[in-house]
Amino acid sequence: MGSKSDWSTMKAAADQLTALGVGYTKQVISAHRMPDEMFHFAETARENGLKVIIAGAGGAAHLPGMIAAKTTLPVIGVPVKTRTLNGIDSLLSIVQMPGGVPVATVAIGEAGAKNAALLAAEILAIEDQTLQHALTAFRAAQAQASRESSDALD
Ligand SMILES: Nc1c(C(=O)O)ncn1[C@@H]1O[C@H](COP(=O)(O)O)[C@@H](O)[C@H]1O
Repeated sequence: MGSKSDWSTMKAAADQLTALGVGYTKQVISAHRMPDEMFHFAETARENGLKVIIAGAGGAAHLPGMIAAKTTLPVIGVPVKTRTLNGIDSLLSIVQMPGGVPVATVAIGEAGAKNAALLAAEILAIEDQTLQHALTAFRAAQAQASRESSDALD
């Protein structure tokens, strides 16, 4: 994430990965404030064993796109909600990548962060049957919770 201030949003991704049993590392790394470290992070991500990168940033959110520019690992961008423009700035900065350098962009805020984790898990589950089962169980539990919430309507 671009700043520690993004953590309250990005924690939703971390919590979802933990719930699915997916290992991850988390760190603050900013394309704007730490450009050299950001380049090094992205260039060495694959050799360091990373498989998918979830990058959350707000405002002029160049971090996901710049990471994507320096690695061919899949990058999922999370637009963090901003006080001034409600995260529309983050969303447009992340989603409008030029052809050739994809960033899979999710929705603004915590729901987007949670979906980024689920999408990362789905990518990893292509070759991981245990994770496939965890995702199937997650969907079944989610459906059951929705059914029960419907039963509780009066
Ligand atoms: N968008 C970026 C980048 C980047 O894209 O490199 N680095 C920091 N930021 C964002 O600036 C916002 C405010 O950061 P501060 O709260 O630290 O001032 C955060 O949402 C962060 O993601």
